[in-house]
Amino acid sequence: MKLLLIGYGKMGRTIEAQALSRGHQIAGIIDPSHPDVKLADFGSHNADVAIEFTHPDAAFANVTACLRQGLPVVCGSTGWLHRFPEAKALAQETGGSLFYASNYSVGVNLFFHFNEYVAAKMHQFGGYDVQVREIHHVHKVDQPSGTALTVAEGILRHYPEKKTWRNDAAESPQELAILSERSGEVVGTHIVTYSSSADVLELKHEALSREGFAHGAVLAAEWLPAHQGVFGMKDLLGL
Ligand SMILES: NC(=O)C1=CN([C@@H]2O[C@H](COP(=O)(O)OP(=O)(O)OC[C@H]3O[C@@H](n4cnc5c(N)ncnc54)[C@H](OP(=O)(O)O)[C@@H]3O)[C@@H](O)[C@H]2O)C=CC1
Ligand SMILES: O=C(O)C1=N[C@H](C(=O)O)C[C@H](O)C1
Repeated sequence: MKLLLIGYGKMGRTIEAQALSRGHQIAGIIDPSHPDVKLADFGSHNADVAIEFTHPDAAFANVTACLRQGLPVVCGSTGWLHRFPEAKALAQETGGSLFYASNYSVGVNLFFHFNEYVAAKMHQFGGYDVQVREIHHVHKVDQPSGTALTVAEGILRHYPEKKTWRNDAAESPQELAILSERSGEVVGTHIVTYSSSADVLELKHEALSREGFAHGAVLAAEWLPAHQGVFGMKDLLGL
């Protein structure tokens, strides 16, 4: 397949290596480091799918440009989901293909799945409070992480007394705490802690490199062109 890379930073470069190792071609690279290459010049005539990992402030414009240009787009940028409903509506209006995941790692998506099961059971049997903690490298611009927000949504679905999340210690039982730490070059660690007066149960995912994210993004790019609509990892993995 011919893949258009939008964003050529830590993720774009890791995805390029992964894509080449799976026999794909790079149709182009859209990034400030390649100023002569323009997203407007790409469409279904010269690329099969775009993979977008840029910045919270850039993702919406890139995704919507791809949809308008008839290019299926796999997006991994976090921190822009307040605009996701508009992107979704455009995908439906244009008959396009959009894939989004806050985290493309297969392991993290299993973690989301198991965490929802645990949240439902913990709430059913009672007595357990819950909090989320995420640790990332110091270069990360958004907080909390997109992954922590997906974890939090999964918990809030099963803890109806919690009305919202708070990116700090909870100030009331109605809030789910998401604690964020920035440290060195930590790739991405997420921990969910369920605690009662008697015991503590923790679920933890620790990314050791960006390979898992890149692998999932390339799998999504291989899958997406044959599907019209808006999709996520549950569709790809059958979860
Ligand atoms: N869903 C997932 O599985 C994962 C998601 N992410 C998310 O992906 C995003 C990128 O992460 P990462 O690669 O680590 O970040 P980097 O900062 O390493 O790379 C981002 C790249 O995008 C470039 N860029 C900025 N604006 C634009 C634009 N308008 N068009 C094209 N390129 C642009 C940046 O250029 P410049 O530096 O010059 O601004 C930079 O080269 C983040 O939102 C991160 O949270 C990260 C890992 C996994
Ligand atoms: O910025 C990162 O690095 C990461 N971002 C994603 C997120 O915000 O959840 C995924 C992963 O944790 C790495």
